[in-house]
Amino acid sequence: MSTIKDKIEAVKAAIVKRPLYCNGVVRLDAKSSKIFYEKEDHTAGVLSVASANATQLEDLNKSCLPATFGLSSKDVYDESYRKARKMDVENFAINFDLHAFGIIDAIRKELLEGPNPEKVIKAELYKLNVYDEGSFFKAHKDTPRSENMFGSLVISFPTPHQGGKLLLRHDGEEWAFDSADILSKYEAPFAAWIAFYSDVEHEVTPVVSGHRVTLTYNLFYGEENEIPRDLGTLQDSSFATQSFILQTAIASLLQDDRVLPKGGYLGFGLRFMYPAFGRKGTSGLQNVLTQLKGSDALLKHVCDTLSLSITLEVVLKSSEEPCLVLVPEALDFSGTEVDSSWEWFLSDKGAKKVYDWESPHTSWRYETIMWITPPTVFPTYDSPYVAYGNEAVLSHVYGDICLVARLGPINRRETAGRPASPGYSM
Ligand SMILES: O=C(O)CCC(=O)C(=O)O
Ligand SMILES: [Fe+2]
Repeated sequence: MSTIKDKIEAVKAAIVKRPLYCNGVVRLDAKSSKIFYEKEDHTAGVLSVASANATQLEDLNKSCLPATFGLSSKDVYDESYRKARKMDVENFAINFDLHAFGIIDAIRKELLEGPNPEKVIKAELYKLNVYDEGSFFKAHKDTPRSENMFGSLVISFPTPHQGGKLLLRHDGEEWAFDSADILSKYEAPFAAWIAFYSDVEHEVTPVVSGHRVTLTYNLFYGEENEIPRDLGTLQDSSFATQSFILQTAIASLLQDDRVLPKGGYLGFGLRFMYPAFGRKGTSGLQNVLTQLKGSDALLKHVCDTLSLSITLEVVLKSSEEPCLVLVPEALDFSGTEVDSSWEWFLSDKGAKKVYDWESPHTSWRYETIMWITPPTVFPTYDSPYVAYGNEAVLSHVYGDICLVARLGPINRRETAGRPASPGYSM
């Protein structure tokens, strides 16, 4: 018989990494390659990204402004962190139709795979950027502009340049998107695009020569009542296989009477971060369940299939007992008086204390949790959310959360209702 540790490892291994970016190329034509823009002297300029020469590109570059980035709640200009130029959307126009190029459909299929294929995606044009020789953007995450924002899209044009690779990093892995290299393989003018979850760390390496011209878009989930366009793509088969494997591994844990025999929680640290602020109350955080990305979405799908009751929780270290505190809503401790009784602050928030299943300490009052993948645990009352990104905003920053499934006792695993909140009312 395999040990519980083996079974936990099997579940971990079955939470496979789903892609966190997708990319492609599109063929430009006369209509989609012209940029009309406002020059410094307020006259109009025009250039074709398919055929612009160095003088025309320098003209566009000069009409841009230095690009800032967000540091906590301020937009700052610092050439040691970001050297690039930008133009805001009110100062240029381009007839680049993401839907007609099939880019939106590709993102829906490849990034919102699985249970999300019919989600409406809204892409909001954000900036035009010019990276000339020596320009770069050091590692950052893109600032979420609302709680519905899930990704970023970059279009890179075939303007002559070398360098300026976009590097993505997550969980110790790195991917390179070298649009200059990709586009140099085509004789006809193409644009290269990449969409990625915006909480994935990324950087632009220095441009060695020429002008790297890009458009950036913010990607949002649209409103429920918006009609999806071209709902052609459906479930991909790898998702179905992966969810079957994960389901089998979790089911094997649930059937094991050594695993939380009296019931308790299975806990999963999530792979991605989600915009947290502005999600008021418990329902605000729980709405993230409909917006999970990649393998986090896979996990939710499997828990739903197994009829497990799941919630999202912020995890804090208890200051009172050797256990953790799960809180089902996004927390903002700023402005809160911090004293030794800070945990009472959580009493009306459905917080619950949980002991690790292997802990030598237990309490008859609190439940037990078995972590499958480790959570990010925030030290007591420090604000669990940090703000850093490509633009300063006060209202939306990313938060680390975990997913917990509440289990009933052996043979009645799925009977546990919504997680109760023991602990604070006594
Ligand atoms: O130009 C790129 O490839 C990425 C730019 C970027 O990360 C940003 O503007 O936030
Ligand atoms: Fe960025």
